[in-house]
Amino acid sequence: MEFGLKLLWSTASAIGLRRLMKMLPKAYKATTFFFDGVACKGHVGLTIDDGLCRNGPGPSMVAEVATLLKEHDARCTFFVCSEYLVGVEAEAEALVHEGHELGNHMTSDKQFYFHKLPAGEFEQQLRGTTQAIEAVPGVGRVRWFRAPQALYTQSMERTVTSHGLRHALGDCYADDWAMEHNADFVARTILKQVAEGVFALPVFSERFCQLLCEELDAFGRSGLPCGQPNSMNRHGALLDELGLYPGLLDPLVREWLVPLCSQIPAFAAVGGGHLNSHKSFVVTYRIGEDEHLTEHFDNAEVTLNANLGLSFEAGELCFYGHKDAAKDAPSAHHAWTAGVGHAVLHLGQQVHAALPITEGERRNLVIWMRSTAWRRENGCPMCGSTDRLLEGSA
Ligand SMILES: O=C(O)CCC(=O)C(=O)O
Ligand SMILES: [Fe+2]
Repeated sequence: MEFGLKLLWSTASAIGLRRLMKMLPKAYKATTFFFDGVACKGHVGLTIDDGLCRNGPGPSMVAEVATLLKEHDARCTFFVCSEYLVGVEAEAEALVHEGHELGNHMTSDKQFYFHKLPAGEFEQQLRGTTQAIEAVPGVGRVRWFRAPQALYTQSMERTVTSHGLRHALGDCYADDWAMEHNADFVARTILKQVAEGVFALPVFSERFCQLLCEELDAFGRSGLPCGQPNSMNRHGALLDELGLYPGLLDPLVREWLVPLCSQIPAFAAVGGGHLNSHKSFVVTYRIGEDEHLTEHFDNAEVTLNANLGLSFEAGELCFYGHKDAAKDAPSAHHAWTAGVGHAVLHLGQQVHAALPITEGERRNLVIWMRSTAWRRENGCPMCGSTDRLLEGSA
């Protein structure tokens, strides 16, 4: 069995789990993969399925796993089956207390079962599992669902979404449970799939996005002169022309994004704690106008790119690695499935491109953040100059 599994996971790793899943039925379109979330080089999002202990409290190794996670200062999402929670509720509570998270993985690890259930029965078991997990003190609201054996139908998707849950699958997977003496193989297989990527995070509320879009429409109708957002995008708006720097973007950068960037090593290394100026604009993509954006890097140390939530198809962002070592094929990509107000935060020097939209209109708010201190040392990313730098004022 071990040989078969190794072959399977080596092949799946080479193709990429995300690509395999996206070839499957439509339901997977609404699936969140790890690289849609935290995905910077050196960061792995850890999930453990079929918890907490499928063989009952007797042989439970939850305490050992918790100790190991603590040793590495790691947090994990346990995808829990409600039947396997029985008898280990105290351990579950302790895990939550230590910062781990519990997700919904249905009632038990029945093989090839849940995707065949009639919708009503599936819903009942889904709800029962959420209730059992939420009964653990400290859990709050369960946010994530993972389909058993990753078998997910459109009918399941409708129910899962109506319960306010999001479907999550990993970009990496290894049958560690079947490869007891092969920790090296498991680590290698997983690490092979960890690409340098981006951080994804919710930033703006739906209401804010709607109001900003209304403001942009009104500005468009006003006939006031309107500059091109940057040298590449022809359509959109420069947000200082709308007067949005002092009350909105300056404080957003200064009070929220700079402190965040100072805490994330990849951004702190490029002056993330000293970002003192920004250029903020909206890019607009419509069929027949700008439909895509070719590979480039930004005149920025760190870029925030938030989706303002209009309706469109495709238009994913692809990342090709740092400008000095960029590859021809993307190493990570970000679909905008997380929805209105969600953003990616990435290194300005990551080469990236926006794939064509195939219908609708995409509007994104982009903030290019710069650090004069970093540029004095390292040069402007566009021209290499270390002098002739203007002081910023964010
Ligand atoms: O269209 C996008 O989401 C990407 C925009 C972008 O990369 C930029 O304006 O620098
Ligand atoms: Fe860009």
